[in-house]
Amino acid sequence: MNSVLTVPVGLGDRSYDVMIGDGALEAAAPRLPGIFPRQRAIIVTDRHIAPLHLERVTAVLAGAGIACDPIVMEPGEATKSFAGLEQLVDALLERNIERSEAVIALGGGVIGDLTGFAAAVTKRGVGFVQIPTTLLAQVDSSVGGKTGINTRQGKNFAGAFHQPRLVIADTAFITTLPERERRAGYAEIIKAALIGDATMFDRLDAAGANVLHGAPLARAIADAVAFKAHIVAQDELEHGRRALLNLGHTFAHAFEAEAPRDAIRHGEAVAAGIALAFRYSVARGECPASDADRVETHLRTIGLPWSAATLAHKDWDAGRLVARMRDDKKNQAGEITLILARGIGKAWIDPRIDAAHLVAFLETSLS
Ligand SMILES: NC(=O)c1ccc[n+]([C@@H]2O[C@H](COP(=O)([O-])OP(=O)(O)OC[C@H]3O[C@@H](n4cnc5c(N)ncnc54)[C@H](O)[C@@H]3O)[C@@H](O)[C@H]2O)c1
Ligand SMILES: O=C(O)C(=O)C[C@@H](O)[C@H](O)[C@H](O)COP(=O)(O)O
Ligand SMILES: [Zn+2]
Repeated sequence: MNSVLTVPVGLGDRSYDVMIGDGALEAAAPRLPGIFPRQRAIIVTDRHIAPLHLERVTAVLAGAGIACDPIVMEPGEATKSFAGLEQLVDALLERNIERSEAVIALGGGVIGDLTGFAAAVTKRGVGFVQIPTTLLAQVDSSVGGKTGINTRQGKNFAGAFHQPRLVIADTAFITTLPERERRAGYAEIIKAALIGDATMFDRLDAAGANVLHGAPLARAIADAVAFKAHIVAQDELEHGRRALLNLGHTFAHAFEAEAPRDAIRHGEAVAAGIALAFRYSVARGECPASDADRVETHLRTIGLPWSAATLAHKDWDAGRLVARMRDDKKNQAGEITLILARGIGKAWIDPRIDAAHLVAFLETSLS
């Protein structure tokens, strides 16, 4: 077993650890009997992940005296839906899950968000454990307790805050991840640096494309998780500061809602959204253009979109995108909230965005 790092998420009696590294699964084994009192674990995963990783997880749990009962969902955003929720809650109830039990989410953000939400509502709340298998899920979605599904109206429009009991971010899982998914996950790492850690950005930028693998990636995963854990511990329910973690997401969720399903990855939309947040900050005279240039150059080096025009889907309409942003969950008093930047590592929250000005900005930025 290689070295495994533990990052605590301090939330009083709902505190938990994020165990990170190659071999985190085996390192977590002694903790598992305390989480699965009926010596069984219902594991929710998807059809891509099951043949790759379910056998290893089942073997480690068996070694801890826990029998596995898998539920295999279809991969893709369509599963993160009311239909997916109904299918999963039904499957949990058919297995007579008790409140004393926990269910395992073995997968990316789709499986984690859906399983966490199903755990939050089934019998008014059963426990859950996150075993994230994508880079995005390891650095972001498995930590912090935001769970939910997409609705017709937009991304994550039905959900609950429900914290996991344990997060096992075993980096061995991501060795089977397609490169496109790896790059998409990296967008949430660079997001952390751009929000509040300029030194981290310098380190990632210096590594260039090498940051996607090996030791630079291991360090980046740990840094991103620690950054997120710190913010979540300060503002679990997003009354204030946690909204910073939404840098790029007001644009991203509008892109995701407007594009055909699964045409763009969440992380790709976030990358383009971050670049736009920096450009909009420059347009308002609040951020040095050289910082926005650095962000775009870094995203290009990684092979991520660095503008709306470099996303895989290109048919955007500024008015429709801003109409989507008018429904964003962060908004207050009918005004759009955006996360902007005064520079690299200096994100801030503006709750009073002029929608007409934003439409005009986007009209010049979409091509
Ligand atoms: N809750 C949060 O805080 C939070 C944070 C960020 C993103 N999200 C949500 O997460 C979702 C995106 O998650 P994602 O990027 O992980 O996508 P995903 O869950 O759709 O997984 C991407 C693809 O990779 C496959 N896959 C997963 N692990 C694999 C592995 N180890 N090897 C090979 N293939 C594997 C999946 O089957 C899927 O096809 C979005 O719905 C987004 O809104 C939530
Ligand atoms: O944990 C958070 O807080 C985040 O905002 C993390 C985001 O990367 C993630 O995409 C999250 O699901 C967005 O949440 P939402 O509240 O904007 O739907
Ligand atoms: Zn995100």
